[in-house]
Amino acid sequence: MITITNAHFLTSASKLSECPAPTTSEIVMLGRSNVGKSTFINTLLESNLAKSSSTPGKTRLINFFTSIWHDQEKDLHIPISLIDLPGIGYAKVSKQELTLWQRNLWEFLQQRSSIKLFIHLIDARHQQLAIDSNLASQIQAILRGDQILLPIYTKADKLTKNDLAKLKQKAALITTNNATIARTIYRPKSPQDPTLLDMIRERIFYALLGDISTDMPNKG
Ligand SMILES: Nc1nc2c(ncn2[C@@H]2O[C@H](COP(=O)(O)OP(=O)(O)OP(=O)(O)O)[C@@H](O)[C@H]2O)c(=O)[nH]1
Ligand SMILES: [Mg+2]
Repeated sequence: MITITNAHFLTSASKLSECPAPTTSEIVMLGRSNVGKSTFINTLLESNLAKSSSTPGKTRLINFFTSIWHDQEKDLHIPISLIDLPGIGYAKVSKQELTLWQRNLWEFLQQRSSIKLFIHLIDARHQQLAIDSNLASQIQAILRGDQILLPIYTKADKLTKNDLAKLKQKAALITTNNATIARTIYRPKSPQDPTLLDMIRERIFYALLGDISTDMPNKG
């Protein structure tokens, strides 16, 4: 079981040169605007540290959150920073602003070598968008040997029963093929499902440590 302590907001930056010197391994959240990046950070950290909103475009800067992850069984204590980003391709800014932001974003993603895990959040209702496949290929193209790209579907609670069953099947199939998919753990009105939250934290924790051999069990 993974427990997380000392979660707090560290700082914000608009480009690489403004970022704090890295002191921990880092996980960055990527995905379209409104896909649930900030919410996912809050879910993982069981906090309200990252500002989320139903209006796309809420996150406008690179935001750093630090925390300490403990694997009680293995007696590991690892400081980890989670990085929240603005949505990829968010269009409601001027063309000039968008171009500058994209340049800053890719400089950051390419050169911030303390990022060990790129989490690509994909809306489970829209699994085949060009913007997501382009993003995945762009990340694959810059990935170093010690970095991993982990896709995670969000908003699966909005799927019909039938589509959810299909997604579960697809998740199991892709896991077998050595890619990884986690189902959403978003539970706005009921307490978090501890089993599922723990499973996803474990998968992320061990992916960060470079262990991609543990397939994620298809439970929950
Ligand atoms: N139903 C459901 N809603 C979700 C889920 N994840 C996030 N949301 C909602 O989706 C909206 C957007 O969530 P955010 O976390 O702000 O999304 P974001 O990707 O950070 O958005 P930007 O900062 O604009 O890029 C909020 O209203 C969340 O409550 C989910 O898994 N299921
Ligand atoms: Mg956000």
